[in-house]
Amino acid sequence: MTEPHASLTGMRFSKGHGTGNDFVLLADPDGDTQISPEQVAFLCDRHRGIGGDGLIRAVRSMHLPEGVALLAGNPGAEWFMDYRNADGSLSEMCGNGVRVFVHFLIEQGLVVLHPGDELTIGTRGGVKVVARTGYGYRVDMGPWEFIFPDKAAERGMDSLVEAAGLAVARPALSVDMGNPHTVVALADAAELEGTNLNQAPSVTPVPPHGTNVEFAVPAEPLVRDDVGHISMRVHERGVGETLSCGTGACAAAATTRFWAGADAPDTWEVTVPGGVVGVRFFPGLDGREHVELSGPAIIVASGVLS
Ligand SMILES: N[C@@H](CCC[C@H](N)C(=O)O)C(=O)O
Repeated sequence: MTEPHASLTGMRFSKGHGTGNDFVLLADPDGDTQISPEQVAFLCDRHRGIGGDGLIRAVRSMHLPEGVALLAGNPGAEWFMDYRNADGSLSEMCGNGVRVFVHFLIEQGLVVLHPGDELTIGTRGGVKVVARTGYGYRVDMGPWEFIFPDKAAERGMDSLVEAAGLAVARPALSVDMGNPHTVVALADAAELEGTNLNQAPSVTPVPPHGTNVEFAVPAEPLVRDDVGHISMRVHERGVGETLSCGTGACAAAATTRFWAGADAPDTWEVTVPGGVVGVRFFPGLDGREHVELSGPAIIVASGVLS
């Protein structure tokens, strides 16, 4: 039997993370490397591979059919973030990943980006504009929307979530951030701590393409100096519990702000087990409300697959 990594021998990789959400990164500028789901799962395996919540391949958009389609409307999106979850499945978008992806492009000498400069990136969840800041990166994640808008408007919830450690099913609200999320509000830190995310939560009804599930606790008080504060844990589709999820933090801030009503602020700080990310809602040039995600990006190691 051929080992899943056999055809990857000699390939250079890097390992990076954003607030503890970690990725194996491969540079494949000309789209020469086809990676199977089994190879992704092997590379992301924490015991037998390099280990990561996902794998990111940096490829020029012109070498992927999805990228070519994006380039028609966005000729500046030269680079495409080909994102896979640790189990080998595709995801449309990764908020922590897109910051680490841009940092990787810079480290590899594939782009030059000074603090204050912006770079347009192609993803399966659409084009994202990433700006380098003094501290890390700020990403225009585009508009957010409810997955079941009628139920959200009528009842403020659209599904029930059951999770180990929670005695009863909880109401939840599902948000599309390019990828799907279902957000549950918990009462306090003890409840958040007591939720067992080693087992996948069950969501009814589950959004059409599956979902990532966020458990969010509003701070007491919720708003300080016009900034909303929440703590969150996440069970990611295709991965399991992770230390952070950027799109999940955006979804948790969007739902908490919706539940809090008209006076809720536009700026949020979301604390996850791996750190803190910033979320801001602002009017986009397309007339829709956009979400901005900010946080760090770190490359910790580089090597060659043996
Ligand atoms: N951790 C990511 C999201 C990664 C993809 C997710 N598991 C999915 O399947 O949608 C983030 O930072 O957004």
